Amino acid sequence: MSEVAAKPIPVTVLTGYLGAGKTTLLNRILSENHGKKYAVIVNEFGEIGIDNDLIVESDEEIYEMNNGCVCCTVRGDLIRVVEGLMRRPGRFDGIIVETTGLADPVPVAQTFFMDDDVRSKTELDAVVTLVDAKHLPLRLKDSREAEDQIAFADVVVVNKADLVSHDELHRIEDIVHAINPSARVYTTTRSGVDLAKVLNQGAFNLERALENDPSFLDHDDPDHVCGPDCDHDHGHHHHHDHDHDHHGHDHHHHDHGPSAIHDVTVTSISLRGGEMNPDRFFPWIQKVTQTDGPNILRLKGIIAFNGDEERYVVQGVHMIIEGDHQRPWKDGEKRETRLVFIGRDLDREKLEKSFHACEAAS
Ligand SMILES: Nc1nc2c(ncn2[C@@H]2O[C@H](COP(=O)(O)OP(=O)(O)OP(=O)(O)O)[C@@H](O)[C@H]2O)c(=O)[nH]1
Repeated sequence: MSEVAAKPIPVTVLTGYLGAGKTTLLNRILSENHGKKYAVIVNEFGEIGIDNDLIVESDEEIYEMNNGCVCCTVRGDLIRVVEGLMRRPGRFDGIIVETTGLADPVPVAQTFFMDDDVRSKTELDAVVTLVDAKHLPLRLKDSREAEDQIAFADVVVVNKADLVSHDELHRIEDIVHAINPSARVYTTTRSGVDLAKVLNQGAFNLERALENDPSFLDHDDPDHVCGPDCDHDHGHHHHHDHDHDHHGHDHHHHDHGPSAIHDVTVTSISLRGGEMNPDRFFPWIQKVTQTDGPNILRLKGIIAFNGDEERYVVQGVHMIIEGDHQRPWKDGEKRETRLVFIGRDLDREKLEKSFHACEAAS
């Protein structure tokens, strides 16, 4: 095939706080029959990769970005992955970047304007923000990211409509409009928004981004202080006067000055174990979510139950928890249990001990 002047490939940035429904939407994009092919880039928060396991198996290519700070490692990763994709013209109709629930979407969006090569071959199509209707009021109290994600969106999907009353839902829509009057807002359950309203929107508005943050296109942020082990190019800026958080992530040892850290209270605890006894595991996880629920922003796990031929997935946001079989264990696949808690003031030792007490062999 002869080379045709390549049209820039549209990029959709999928953002939204922990547990809002990003992966649910991504799975719909990957499963629905729309005849388009997307490359998916995911960036997750947590020590052991679980998100990748929660994405439906599909022909699509999925790339995982490094954990951690978007301004440093992740931006480099993102540029590398996108450049790699661009070397294969005609292969993809679009790129979808799913950010961690704790990320400020601005540095991710900026990436598509900073690197000349990336800028010439891609086009930021829209920043799509998922909102958990049930937990938004709580989020706006304890997390600047949640507000930033809405403020910066071109499209807002108010999800989990099933968990709130009509009146509450209207109130949430009003709040979203107040934070971002120009976004297109849709209300859904299970991220069931019409994909035609999310993809190929041509909606990213650079002028509005610059209104939000006059330095959006600047390559240097004098306020940003990275630790000695960070080798990023300082091409990073924020549209608000606070800085992004580094999540207190266990594997991320940057020592940003106090001004650079927003929410170090959020940490993740990863548990890994063998096969579980369901009669011990279910009462345990119920109890944990009932007692520690207010502090558990998110939990996700893949559970190997003793004698069960299928993988079992548990997911939670605060006190709401659900679980289901996902798929049979594959031949040769290690039957282990992995569970990640993301939250505040979590007692690692207690969680670890009580988790291992649920193991079938214990
Ligand atoms: N009741 C209800 N649950 C939902 C809805 N949408 C998603 N969920 C559930 O909420 C949980 C989180 O959904 P995800 O799609 O994984 O959320 P996410 O934004 O990708 O989560 P992170 O990647 O951890 O930030 C899962 O258990 C979903 O099944 C909804 O509309 N209503």
